[in-house]
Amino acid sequence: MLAINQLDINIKTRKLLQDINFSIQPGELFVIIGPNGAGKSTLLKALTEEINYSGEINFQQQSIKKWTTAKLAKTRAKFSQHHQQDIPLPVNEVVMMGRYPYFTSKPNLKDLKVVSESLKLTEMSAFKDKSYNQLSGGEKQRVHLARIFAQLNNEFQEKLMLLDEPLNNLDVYYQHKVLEAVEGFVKKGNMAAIVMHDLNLAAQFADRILLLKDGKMVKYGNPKQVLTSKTICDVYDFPCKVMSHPLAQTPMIVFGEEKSTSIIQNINP
Ligand SMILES: Nc1ncnc2c1ncn2[C@@H]1O[C@H](COP(=O)(O)OP(=O)(O)OP(=O)(O)O)[C@@H](O)[C@H]1O
Repeated sequence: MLAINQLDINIKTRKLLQDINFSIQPGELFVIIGPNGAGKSTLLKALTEEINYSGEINFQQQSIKKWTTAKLAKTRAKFSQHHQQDIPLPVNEVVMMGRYPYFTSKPNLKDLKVVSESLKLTEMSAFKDKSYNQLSGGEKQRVHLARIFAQLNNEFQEKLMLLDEPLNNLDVYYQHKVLEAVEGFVKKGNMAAIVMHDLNLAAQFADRILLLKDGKMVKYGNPKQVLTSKTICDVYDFPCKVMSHPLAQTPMIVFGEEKSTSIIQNINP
């Protein structure tokens, strides 16, 4: 389990996060949503200790500060929103970076097998020998996701995958493929926390959602509890309607206002 208690992040006089409390259970796909500047990436940075915080972060019943770097490298992995754009290596070697915690000089057979499986998972096998720098934005993104899956492919339990906007640049097919792959990962008793802007994908895939605004928790619960018309319209300051998804029966958010008939008639006389 991952348990966050009274987390605060201040930079100089600015409060980036205030009194954040939540937990992620093994088997749970957790989604963090909120408008631009809400503090979503900052929260993930706290979970990887890239930023100073006060409060408690307990991972598997132990303060994350007590974990060794070596064990964390095999138990927790993060996909960052801004990954390195220029890497003069073939795709399979970029994915092999995820296996660096597992070998010293030369990858063993298991590492090679894991890289191949991870490339398959993100449907990048056909690109394995291609130069990373020649890939499209979405393809590069899938290489880094394969790297994260490779990093956490081991016998440890209750692993934590942190993904900061992993769906940017991906078309609808790969958005669903990636979320299904993460779902497969958590179903094995692991945990994932994903920052995303697409509320409808959050509604379809999240077990629980944390909605942040201005560094504070607005709502925390299952998609039906969090994604109500009033909350979403207020937090995003935009008109919306929440309906039931006709196929998935999850909340479906439609943004915009009803156009009056006269306007529609003027457009299509
Ligand atoms: N190192 C920093 N120093 C000062 N302010 C910061 C720092 N890092 C982030 N901030 C500010 O904290 C706020 C939250 O930033 P954060 O990147 O966490 O937002 P976000 O919810 O991920 O936004 P987005 O949806 O735009 O990616 C922003 O107003 C940002 O300008």
